[in-house]
Amino acid sequence: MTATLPPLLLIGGGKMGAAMLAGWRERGISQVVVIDPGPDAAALAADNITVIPSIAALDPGFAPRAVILAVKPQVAPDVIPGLARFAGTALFVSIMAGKTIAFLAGHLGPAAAIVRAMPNTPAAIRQGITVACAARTVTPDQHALAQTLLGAVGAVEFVTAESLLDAVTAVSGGGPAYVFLLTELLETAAIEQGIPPDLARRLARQTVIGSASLLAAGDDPPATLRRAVTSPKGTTERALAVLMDHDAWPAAMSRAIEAATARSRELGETG
Ligand SMILES: NC(=O)C1=CN([C@@H]2O[C@H](COP(=O)(O)OP(=O)(O)OC[C@H]3O[C@@H](n4cnc5c(N)ncnc54)[C@H](OP(=O)(O)O)[C@@H]3O)[C@@H](O)[C@H]2O)C=CC1
Ligand SMILES: O=C(O)[C@@H]1CCC=N1
Repeated sequence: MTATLPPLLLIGGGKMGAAMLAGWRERGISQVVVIDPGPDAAALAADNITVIPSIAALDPGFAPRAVILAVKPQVAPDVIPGLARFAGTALFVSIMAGKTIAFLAGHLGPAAAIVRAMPNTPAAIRQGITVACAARTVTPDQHALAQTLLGAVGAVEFVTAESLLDAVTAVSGGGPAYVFLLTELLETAAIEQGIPPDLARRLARQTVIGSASLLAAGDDPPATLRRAVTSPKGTTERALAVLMDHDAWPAAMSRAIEAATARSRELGETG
């Protein structure tokens, strides 16, 4: 990528938009115009990064090589019709939960080159994972561009079945929230057992950080790492008997992922 390539157009400079922007800058992908009306967005401006409040403020001759949609799904119907003029030439990459390729093509036209993708917040430290699905209209060069743009913030997997994206949204899109909830609950339970709050917070936090690092450090599956903690007739065994009861975590996780998957489908249909 060089600065002489046509620019990128990023719609929405919030948590995910800003994370991707930082990843692109790190990879030397510059020349980005960000559209975001919010007061915080101005802080994203830098060399080769321009922030404007609306599509109306774009130069009439502006021709991006890719448009990245990082606004809330509910905002999509207000924003996307104004982008249809780029559909002949630009690649569209949407990270909006639930919004389907068919929905986007309905506004942009059937020939629009669209990639629907689902990243997650570890993208902010280039440790994300994204699953993406490309419309048949996407050329090999545009596919490679999508891989580059999404790969700047972590791992990327392309799938051919778009319907998987709803479950992916539930699993890895929302997944960081479940890990943070676990951290919060561990802290609360520690306090209930009389551990001082400051120490409880530190224990919960470092236990999650250390465990994730252990997972990252080798090839052992999580079940192996779990068994390594679980001494026969020991303390962990007692805790896991509670947590692994069919009606406890296994059932709760299945229900949670099912509910989030259904919500992703709903967002596709309504908003
Ligand atoms: N957060 C997450 O974990 C993940 C989110 N996603 C998806 O990414 C998308 C963005 O989410 P996230 O970054 O969390 O949300 P944010 O609210 O942080 O970012 C959205 C940004 O869009 C701005 N915005 C609002 N209206 C417009 C407009 N008309 N034109 C341009 N920008 C506008 C918002 O400004 P203001 O705040 O002023 O309204 C905000 O800065 C969503 O569709 C979500 O489904 C995907 C994967 C993970
Ligand atoms: O909660 C949401 O709708 C978005 C999509 C995945 C993570 N956050």
